[in-house]
Formats: sequence, structure tokens, C-alpha cells
Amino acid sequence: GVPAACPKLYGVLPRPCHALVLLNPQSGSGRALDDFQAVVQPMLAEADIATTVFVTERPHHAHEKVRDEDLSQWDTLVVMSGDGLLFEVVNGLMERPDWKEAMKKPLCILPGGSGNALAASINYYAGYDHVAKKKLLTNCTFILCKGLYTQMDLVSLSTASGKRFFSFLGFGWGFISDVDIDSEKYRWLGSARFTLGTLQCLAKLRVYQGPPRQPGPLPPDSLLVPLGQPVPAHWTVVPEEEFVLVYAIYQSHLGTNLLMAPAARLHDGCIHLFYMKAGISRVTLLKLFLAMSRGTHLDLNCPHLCYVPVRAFRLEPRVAAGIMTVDGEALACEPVQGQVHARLCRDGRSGKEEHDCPPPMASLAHGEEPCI
Ligand SMILES: Nc1ncnc2c1ncn2[C@@H]1O[C@H](COP(=O)(O)OP(=O)(O)OP(=O)(O)O)[C@@H](O)[C@H]1O
Repeated sequence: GVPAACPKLYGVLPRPCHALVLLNPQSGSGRALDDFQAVVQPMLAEADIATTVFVTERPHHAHEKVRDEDLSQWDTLVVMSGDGLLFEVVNGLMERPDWKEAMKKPLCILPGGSGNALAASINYYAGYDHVAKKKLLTNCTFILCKGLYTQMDLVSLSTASGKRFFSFLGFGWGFISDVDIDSEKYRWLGSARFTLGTLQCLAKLRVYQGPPRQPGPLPPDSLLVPLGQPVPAHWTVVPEEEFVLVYAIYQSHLGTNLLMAPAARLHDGCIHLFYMKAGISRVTLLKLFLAMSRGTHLDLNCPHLCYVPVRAFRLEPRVAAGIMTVDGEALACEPVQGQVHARLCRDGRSGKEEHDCPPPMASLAHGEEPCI
């Protein structure tokens, strides 16, 4: 049942429940459909959750499906894939004229990809032990069976060329994004691809130049000015220097084995901004990444690694070099800014009450209506 201490934090799926499952058969090591049939379906059947499976045939297929779908027939949208397919689903829903209503539909992620950062984060928020692969899938399916769902922050990202994205996981530039994208060719390795990719990128460490960002507390609306204008005077500006990486993450995990922001929660109203200045040795960088598997990298007090929780940020690369990523998907390198659209802002609950409550016990999260 719903925890008595804070009943308003959770919604509950009806029973019987009808779920539309969007499944990418190519994600991760290509076993998503088999795993769904063998592991997920029997558990959902016992929980009285009926499923209709939509197998994606190409990129953008899920985006179009949820953009045009009559959502009233579904109690929840379940995404069985990596984070990339959920990114399509969130942005497809945001393209609908009725996006305010559409974004109230509970969303669920079941790990079928190679990164599975949101699934790993939800497993962590729920208080489960760190697990991967089939065990992570079983935990996330179990959370869906319980049927509790809660809200999630989204970050609105805009680029200098006029693109706009709604992001649930993170924005990155430099080292980590290189690993994410350069290692695509190793997707058959599953999550090991990130380990291999990290080692490869370490071998040819690149340095990026640019000035980023700012922190809060900031007013709940109009945090951003157009990218052509200077940031407001009260923003903190990190002077132009060379960066190895910039990563703005809003969930705890960057990958199944990367606990980058241990303090992050689904709706903490925060962007957890990390940046790493150039001059760091490869050995230290490797030590930081190894520590990140346990979430202890900040304890190393590395002077090159900076961490600031913020509500908005801007990144202005001096030259268009390197890969940028949004929720693991590649972007051309250009000036980008973003601000969090947090449930807490609208809800009026204090952060303290929020943290006094147990962490969400549901992988079902519906984003609040972002205040655009
Ligand atoms: N049938 C398909 N064939 C090829 N690509 C697809 C198909 N369906 C979806 N895609 C695309 O594949 C991309 C990656 O998918 P997804 O995120 O599910 O897997 P992944 O890359 O293994 O996982 P992760 O994001 O965790 O690394 C999605 O952005 C989507 O556009």
C-alpha cells in the first residue's frame, strides 16, 4: 500500500491495469523482447497488469507513436529499452497539443538497454541493493507490479540553433559523452561497453575549452535569457578555461555502475552539475571513475572535479569541438542552456518534508507539467 507517512507523494495504478509497452528489440545486447516474455510478462500477469507490446522498428518510431496515440486506453506507458527510447517518449508526449494531460500519464522504465541509468537510479531510490542485468529488470518489474508512481523533474534544454529538448537524465559535454557515443560499436558488450569506452577515451584524452554555468536559488520561472544575451548578473560564471568534461545530471546514476550524484532524487528540483578542469592526470581520472562505481568520487577531494547543485546552467563552448549528449543521445556541439522544471516548485512542499519521507518505491514516474 501507500506509505502512511506521506500518502500524497504517490499515485496508484488501477487494477486491472492496461499498459502499453514500447520495446526496442535492438537495445542493449538485443534481448529485450526475449527478456520481456520470459521475465516481465509472467510477473505482470500475476499483478493483473495486461500488456500490449509495441515493438519499435526504427529510430523515432516510439516518438511518433506516443505523439499520435489515443492515451485514454492506457493506464501507463512502459518503456522497455535503454534511456534513449524513453527520451523519445518524453519528447513525443511533449509535442502533443494536450501535453499537460499527456505528461500526467504514469511512465515506467524497464531496463533493456546497455546504459539503463534511470532504471538503476530508481532501483537506488527504492532502497534496493545495487544490481544489474536480470536482477535489475526483476526489481524494476516488481516496482511496476506494486503500481505506485510519483513525479519526476524534467530539464528543458535549448540550443543556440533553436532546438529544444526535455531531458530526464542528464546533459554532458566532453569525456563522459565521448565514452557514451564512441562506445556505441561495443553495444553487444552490454554495460561493459562503458568500461571499455572509458579506457579507450583515457588513452586519447581530449581537452575542451569553454565557460559554463550558474547556480540557484533562482525564481521558479524565467530562469533563462536568450542564448545570444549574457547570463543575468546574479548567475555564477565559471571563467573560461579548459575542461575535460561537463556533466549536468538529474538522476543518481549515469549508468548501471556509475553512481554519479548519490544525493539526487526523482523530484529534488535540482540539476547536479559536475565539471572537471584540465590538468588532471589519467591515473586520477581513472581513480575517480572507479570510485564513481560506489559513489565515493567526491570523497577523494580532487581539486580538478567541481560539483555544484543548480537550477539552471549555460554552457558556451569556445569552439564546436567534442560530443554533447542529452540523455545519452548525441548532439552537435553548440551553446546550450537548461533549467529544471521541478515538481517541488509547484507543489509547495518543503524540501525537508520531501526528504523525511521514504524514497519513492515506484518506478512509475510521471513528469510534472514543465512550466514553459
Ligand atoms: N528497431 C530499432 N532499430 C534500430 N534503432 C532503434 C529501433 N528502435 C528504436 N531505435 C533507436 O535506438 C536508440 C537507442 O535505443 P535504447 O536507448 O533503447 O538502447 P541502448 O542504446 O542500448 O541503451 P542505452 O540508452 O541505455 O545505452 C533509440 O534512440 C531509438 O531511436
